[in-house]
Amino acid sequence: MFSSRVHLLNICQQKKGNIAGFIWDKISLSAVTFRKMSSFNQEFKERFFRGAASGEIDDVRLYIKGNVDLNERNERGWTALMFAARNGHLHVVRELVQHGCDTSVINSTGQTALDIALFWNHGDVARHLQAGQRYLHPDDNFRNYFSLNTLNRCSDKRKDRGWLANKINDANTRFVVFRNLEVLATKLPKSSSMYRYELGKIEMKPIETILACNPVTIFLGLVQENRQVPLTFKEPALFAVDLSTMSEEDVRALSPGSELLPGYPAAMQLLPAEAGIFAEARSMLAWHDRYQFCPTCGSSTRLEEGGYKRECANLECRSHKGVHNTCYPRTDPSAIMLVVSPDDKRCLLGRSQRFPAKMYSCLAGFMEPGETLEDAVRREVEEESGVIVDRVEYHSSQPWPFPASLMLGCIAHATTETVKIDETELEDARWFNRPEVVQMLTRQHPQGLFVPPEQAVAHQIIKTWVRRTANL
Ligand SMILES: NC(=O)C1=CN([C@@H]2O[C@H](COP(=O)(O)OP(=O)(O)OC[C@H]3O[C@@H](n4cnc5c(N)ncnc54)[C@H](OP(=O)(O)O)[C@@H]3O)[C@@H](O)[C@H]2O)C=CC1
Ligand SMILES: [Mg+2]
Ligand SMILES: [Mg+2]
Ligand SMILES: [Mg+2]
Ligand SMILES: [Zn+2]
Repeated sequence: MFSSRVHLLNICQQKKGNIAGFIWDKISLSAVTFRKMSSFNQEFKERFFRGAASGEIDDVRLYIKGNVDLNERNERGWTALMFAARNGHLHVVRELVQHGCDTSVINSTGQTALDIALFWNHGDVARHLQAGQRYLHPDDNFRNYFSLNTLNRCSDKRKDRGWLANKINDANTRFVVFRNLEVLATKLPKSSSMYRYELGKIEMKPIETILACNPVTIFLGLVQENRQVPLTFKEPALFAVDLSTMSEEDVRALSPGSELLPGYPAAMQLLPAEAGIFAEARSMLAWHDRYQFCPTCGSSTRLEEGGYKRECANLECRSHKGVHNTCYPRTDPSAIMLVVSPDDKRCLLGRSQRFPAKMYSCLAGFMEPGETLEDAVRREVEEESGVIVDRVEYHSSQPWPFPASLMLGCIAHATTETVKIDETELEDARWFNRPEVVQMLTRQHPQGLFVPPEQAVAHQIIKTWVRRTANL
């Protein structure tokens, strides 16, 4: 134990002089706290943290085998992964990530293990952590929940009725089943994380008779795990089907042990890798449910192009001429923005009456026709809080399938600070400083205030702001 301390101290001194001392203090401090908490578990944990910090893989493995929470933090919010990242122990980082350690956890000054590795110039560790980020895709764009979709939508195949009919009858095809916009899902056997369900994917046979009655059926796409490998079009297809005419019991019986997950927030327990498929399917079914008549002439419409079009039955209808965008599924772009103060030290968070008690979030609002995203951000912020914004930075987007929003996440730089809320929309909006926001992100705020969970783009924008000026 002593030798690992010396080893660590040496590394610290070699690397960054005084700042290293500061980090070392943090480690010593946690050791003191551990001693106070006398139990065997605390000692065990101490070995885990020290093993990670000094690169002693056997201590780390012992802890992993103990089947305990690998994301355990010390009183400063440091995890074993952060200690390993701090000292560049790639072999430990690899082992921890491989065993499901959460790379997105932040410590009490707002840093992730990746931030720490980047700051201390451990490029190999940083690259490994970047690849392991929960929602980060290899294309390097930030990926939010509801956006990871491994299907190839094959939009060019939607017009080919024969091909679609063959695919529906193909033995490899599976159906994602909905009833009143609730999705059939199966609980995972090992469900220690907040992602506890996978989509129930049903074969054609048990729903053959009901499919013959033409329920709304959407071609979601072909399963294409690797985008680098060209499609053969023989890949398994996934369809969504609306079984609202069946009883709840009958739908659940299609997959023993399954449940029907209502929309928000229950559906946010789906595996992130499947949440994008759910988003595509739910938004499409919600559109068919609400748009059964032609908005131009009021005639009935029929489903076309694998569900991606509703065509008016009246051949004289204007919707058949020129730009007939009324026939296509609806998406409502909404701006969602973290407003930061002119000195970048505080951010503006608000709460609407419909939020859970004590939750604060980014301001948000629907875009209007003929408006840029930047102007929508400025307008909504001024309407809801009276604060004036000039520069707007784009962060990332998120499909929000309740029923069909596309959230466009931004960071908005304010030039004024006086807040005057629009009471019809917000109950409160105020400036929070960075340490308080970190407490809200990590659910350690003294008044119990918190921000939306990691599945919400609001959480990710807030985390980005907290991380990028973290106090390292
Ligand atoms: N604030 C947050 O943290 C988050 C917000 N969101 C989503 O952001 C979206 C926009 O936020 P919100 O604050 O509600 O928007 P706004 O600030 O634009 O205000 C909402 C009001 O505008 C009206 N409205 C104007 N255009 C539309 C449209 N195209 N569709 C629906 N309503 C419209 C509605 O009136 P009425 O319905 O009364 O007729 C609604 O009550 C919502 O989908 C919300 O769920 C998502 C994640 C987080
Ligand atoms: Mg709003
Ligand atoms: Mg508004
Ligand atoms: Mg609005
Ligand atoms: Zn029409």
